[in-house]
Amino acid sequence: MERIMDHLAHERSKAQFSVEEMKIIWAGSLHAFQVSDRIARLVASDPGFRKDNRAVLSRKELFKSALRKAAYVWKRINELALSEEEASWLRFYVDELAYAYIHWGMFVPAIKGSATEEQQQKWLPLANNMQIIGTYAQTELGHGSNVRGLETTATFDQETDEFIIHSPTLTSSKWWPGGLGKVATHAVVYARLITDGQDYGVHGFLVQIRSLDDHFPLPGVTVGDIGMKFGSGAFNSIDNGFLRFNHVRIPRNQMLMKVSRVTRQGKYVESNVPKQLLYGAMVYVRQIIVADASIALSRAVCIATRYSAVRRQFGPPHEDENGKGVETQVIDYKTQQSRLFPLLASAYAFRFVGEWLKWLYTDLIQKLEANDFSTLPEAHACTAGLKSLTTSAAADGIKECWKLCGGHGYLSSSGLPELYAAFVPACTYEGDNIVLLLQVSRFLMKTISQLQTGKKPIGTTAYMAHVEHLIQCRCTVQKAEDWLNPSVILEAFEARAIRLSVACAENLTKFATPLQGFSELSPDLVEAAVAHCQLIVVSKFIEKLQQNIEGNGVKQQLETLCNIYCLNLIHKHLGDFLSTGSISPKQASLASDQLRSRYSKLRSNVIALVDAFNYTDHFLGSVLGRYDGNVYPKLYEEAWKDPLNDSIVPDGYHEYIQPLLKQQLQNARL
Ligand SMILES: CCCCC/C=C\C/C=C\C/C=C\C/C=C\C/C=C\CCC(=O)SCCNC(=O)CCNC(=O)[C@H](O)C(C)(C)COP(=O)(O)OP(=O)(O)OC[C@H]1O[C@@H](n2cnc3c(N)ncnc32)[C@H](O)[C@@H]1OP(=O)(O)O
Ligand SMILES: Cc1cc2nc3c(=O)[nH]c(=O)nc-3n(C[C@H](O)[C@H](O)[C@H](O)COP(=O)(O)OP(=O)(O)OC[C@H]3O[C@@H](n4cnc5c(N)ncnc54)[C@H](O)[C@@H]3O)c2cc1C
Repeated sequence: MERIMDHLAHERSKAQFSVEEMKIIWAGSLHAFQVSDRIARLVASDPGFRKDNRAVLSRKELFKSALRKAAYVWKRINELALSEEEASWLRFYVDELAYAYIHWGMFVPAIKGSATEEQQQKWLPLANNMQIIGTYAQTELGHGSNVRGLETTATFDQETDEFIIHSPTLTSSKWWPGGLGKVATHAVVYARLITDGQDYGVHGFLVQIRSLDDHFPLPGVTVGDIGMKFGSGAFNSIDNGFLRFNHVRIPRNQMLMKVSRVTRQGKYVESNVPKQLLYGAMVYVRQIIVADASIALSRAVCIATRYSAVRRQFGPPHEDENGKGVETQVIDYKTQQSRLFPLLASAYAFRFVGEWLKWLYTDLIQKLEANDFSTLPEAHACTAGLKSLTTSAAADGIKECWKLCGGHGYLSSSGLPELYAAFVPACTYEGDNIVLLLQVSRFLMKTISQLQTGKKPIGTTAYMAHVEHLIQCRCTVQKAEDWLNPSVILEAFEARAIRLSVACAENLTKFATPLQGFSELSPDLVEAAVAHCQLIVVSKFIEKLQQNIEGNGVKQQLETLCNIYCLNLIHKHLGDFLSTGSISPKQASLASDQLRSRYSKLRSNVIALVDAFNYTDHFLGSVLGRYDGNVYPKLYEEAWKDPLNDSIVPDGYHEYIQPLLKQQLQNARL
């Protein structure tokens, strides 16, 4: 036991940088670090937030436990008079999916984004004080991605000055909204607005669905839970629900009227605000999900890295620091490094691009408030594309971390199966990842067509202004070290991205209609979108390194991580880089050489690099990822805690095992 604990201490002693300074870089600022650290410890030390028994709870127990925790969170927020920032950290570290995620994450933002000032003054205090609990009811049984295809209707009745909300078909039933099944009292419902016999398309409406007195559904409302979801624990603590309306009436002023409104006379009036602002809550949540992807991936990487340093398999026997013969740490196998280290690098890359995206979103909101809508298309493309890229990579990465831990990774107590089950739907919710990439490609094709009109591309597409150069430039790498030059890397990624996009744009012209072209070429368009989004992540990582980064050795570690992130992408997408002529086969081989050498350079720092995430053992929820590395005794302890081990002879023995054994013995004797 002693020896295992020593392993991680020894690993930590080898770090070539200041972990404390890296913690601040990871958190974003000293202030963010201090607040998150304080709240993480507060949660970890409070038995009310225990979560180690989730895997063995039944659905009903799990749901009730999540309700209890959500109520307790609210109590602690008020008792401690936490600020909004502290309260968000508290919800985050409690790490239990419940209705509050949708209430704070979607219901409140939808009101802020789509309601008029007057409507906000009425509804926000109620929501902020939890006098009402809200959900975001957009998706239907028949349509999720195709928002324009939603079927729920909101028909204006001029006589009573009301909207009649109705579900005309089974497929128009709302399906999936979190917190809807059993908890929410109100919902922002997306429905087709019909007035004067005309259909004006999908709009948002604030609808009360349950009584505030006895919690029963209001007349005309049918509501319930959609059933168990993938994995034990994970999303089963939350009541994703269905909802049907039978001519439910709401006052006219409960239509969210920032984008457009209906007058007392039933006239539909558009404002000067673009209709896409109706989708504003989705843009908001997508940028949060990018930050969430870096957290989910870094959690898995932290577990897999610590365990890989503790775990030993095969010889040749090495001597440990006490001169004893020991097997090889699995982290020293090059195959383990080539699977794990790029994931560690990706966690940092996603952290920084998430930070940038938050800035982009804040900037967008400031511009919108000043009636400047110019950056909305880019913000939509960036949030959609980066949400897609980072969640797909994080979900795959978590699964890889589980395999990196061998058999023990499959145990619930490793924390990895539940982390995977809880995160993988991020590839679908808030926009299916392929559908979102197609949105990015549409934006890219538009940008390319505008180049011919002389319109200067801005922001993340600014590189397209250099299309002539990027289409014909040749990569200058001659030796492996040349791949450490950020401008060489950047140009290779820009060349690959623009060449894929331009090829798509050229091929699109060969079809009878753009629609047909988009349909036929959609796999190529998705690849072009991925290349563009990877370029954004690469360029934001490189930009981060150009900032003033303090702390002993911190910048050097980040440079190594950045090199690994970029070179591994080249390695994985070699087909793209070679087929577009962005690099040559010889340069590809030099990139692989450099990548291998970066792994060796990073090796002694990896434990410290995952320590810099500053995750408590409570938050990690993993025996394999424990800070002290004391894995085996704790695994043994956990095994004993399983309810099956409550009795020596299991339930069912007398009914099913004993008679069987007896019968077989008798048969044998005959
Ligand atoms: C403490 C706080 C915690 C907060 C936590 C909150 C969240 C999660 C955070 C962490 C995760 C942890 C737990 C998660 C818990 C629960 C899960 C959370 C949320 C899930 C909720 C949902 O899933 S809500 C439902 C989401 N649905 C979708 O995303 C549907 C996807 N489809 C679409 O977005 C669109 O329909 C479309 C983009 C595919 C539209 O296609 P199309 O019909 O072709 O386009 P139009 O509608 O005609 O658009 C025309 C025009 O507008 C542009 N556009 C489209 N969308 C937007 C937009 N959002 N913003 C700006 N512009 C947009 C589009 O590109 C077109 O432009 P052009 O004409 O110029 O080409
Ligand atoms: C855990 C979870 C929580 C959720 N929470 C909420 C919530 O709170 N509120 C809410 O309103 N919704 C919620 N949703 C619903 C979610 O937003 C939708 O599931 C999502 O938008 C995808 O839509 P869909 O299910 O209709 O998939 P579909 O669009 O049916 O996708 C099925 C397949 O078709 C493909 N596809 C679809 N359209 C195209 C296209 N144009 N081109 C190429 N391929 C295409 C997709 O890539 C996918 O492979 C939640 C979903 C989950 C899983």
